[in-house]
Amino acid sequence: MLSETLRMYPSLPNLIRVCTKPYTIPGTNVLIEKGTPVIIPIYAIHRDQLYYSDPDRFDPERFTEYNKEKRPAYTYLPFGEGPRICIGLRFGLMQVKMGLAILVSRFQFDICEKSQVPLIMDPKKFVMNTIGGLWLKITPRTQ
Ligand code: HEM
Repeated sequence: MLSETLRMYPSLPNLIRVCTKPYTIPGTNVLIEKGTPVIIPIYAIHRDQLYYSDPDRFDPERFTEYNKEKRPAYTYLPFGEGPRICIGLRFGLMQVKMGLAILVSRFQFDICEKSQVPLIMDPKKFVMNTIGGLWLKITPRTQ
């Protein structure tokens, strides 16, 4: 569930790198020169039909071991990749799971008339966010 959530809503929609040596994109004559900033569009890759069929559908089954193995490398980047991958990856996942477990054990979450379905993401934000907020009806559980 969490993996699919981070696919559809990666915290960082883009990664930025700077090219350290001249590189020609294989199969093309496109040369990226040393010093060129390169934007890696995580959000767009995660919503690419080529890697995720029906990409706007929430489907945790995409992350079974079998389905994960079928996808090429670098098509799932919620924590980045390579030497600068997020150092808090495991800690972050644990925090989210702990936080969610505590919240759903104490509160019930429902959509309400102000909830946006589907969510409209703000393309101008550096960190992923919705336009108009994230509204839910939250009711404390009695037991
Ligand atoms: C679900 C939670 C989190 C997400 C989605 C997330 C995502 C990311 C992403 C996308 C990057 C950029 C990686 C790259 O450039 O390839 C990053 C870097 C980083 N993250 Fe996280 N992060 C999370 C939690 C945390 C936590 C809990 C910590 C610290 C306790 C942390 C510390 C860092 C640091 C220090 C970097 C920079 C690493 C570097 O440049 O070498 N992150 N994170």
